[in-house]
Amino acid sequence: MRLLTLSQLTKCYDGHTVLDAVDLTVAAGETVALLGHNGAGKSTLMKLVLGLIQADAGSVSIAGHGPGSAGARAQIAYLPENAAFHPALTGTEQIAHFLRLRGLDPRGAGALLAKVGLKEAARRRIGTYSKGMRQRVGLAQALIGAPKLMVLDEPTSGLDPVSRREFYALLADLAASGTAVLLSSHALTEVEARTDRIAILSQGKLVADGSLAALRAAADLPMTVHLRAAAGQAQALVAAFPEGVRRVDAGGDHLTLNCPQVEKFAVMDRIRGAADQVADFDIHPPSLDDIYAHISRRAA
Ligand SMILES: Nc1ncnc2c1ncn2[C@@H]1O[C@H](COP(=O)(O)OP(=O)(O)OP(=O)(O)O)[C@@H](O)[C@H]1O
Repeated sequence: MRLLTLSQLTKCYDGHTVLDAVDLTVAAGETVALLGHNGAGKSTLMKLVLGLIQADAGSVSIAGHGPGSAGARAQIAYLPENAAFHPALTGTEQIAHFLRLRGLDPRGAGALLAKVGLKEAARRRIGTYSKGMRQRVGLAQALIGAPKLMVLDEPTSGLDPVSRREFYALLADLAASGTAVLLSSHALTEVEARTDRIAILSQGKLVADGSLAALRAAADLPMTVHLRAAAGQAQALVAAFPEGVRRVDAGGDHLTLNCPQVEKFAVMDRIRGAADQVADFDIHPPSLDDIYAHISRRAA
């Protein structure tokens, strides 16, 4: 079931189009990463979804409800990049306060904080929390009312690698229970393995939308193969891969090859043929960084 549908969504500021006829959907249980350079239109898109600003053309549907309507607000939760909380309140007091504002039982705060891994710290003042812990308070707040769609603006910016991994594990649990997640990020490598689909905005236009595998296939970028020569075999190894064909770098006992996708079996055969000269080799498929740079360059 589609929880978010954007159709031809367009927004202009001062005669300048910052979002240009964007079509995008997010289904129940799906996690979609929205990528784009500074000023690409990510926050504008999220503000339109939240109903904070009005579109100039096109539409937003949140499970059939218009953005900002009571029906949409009941389904959607938002976590801003830097959620701010009162430092003097404990985690429990802060979440209980938000629960009361939503007309819900404040005794639910403990369960929400436990869900985001803050059970032990729940009675401590938020002023003593690390950034990662404050981000978890934000997630606990976003979970109030069991939203069906979560909109997260750069949720892991400033978090250390372990906190990032834990945050994505929480998102994976939410997605497994059917929540749709739309998140923006600049950290390409971290969304690479943790999202179902990647949507790329460039100058307000949606220039890519698909799984990493689909984007990788469409970009058709070469793989990189690093070879290490066996002892005394450096020259023979370099000679086995003529310059100008696939070799892009040779230095000392190392050799780097560019391997177009269509040639990967042929290159593997060739490496096997040179097995006596090779001590070891690694294959690197194009990363999301490579694919993103390629798609952005093409769009520009
Ligand atoms: N209220 C506004 N008035 C005029 N221009 C605006 C307004 N809000 C955003 N813009 C412009 O719209 C464009 C898109 O901005 P937006 O904040 O959506 O980008 P973003 O992709 O979220 O960028 P970042 O990654 O830096 O947060 C930018 O050129 C920005 O200057």
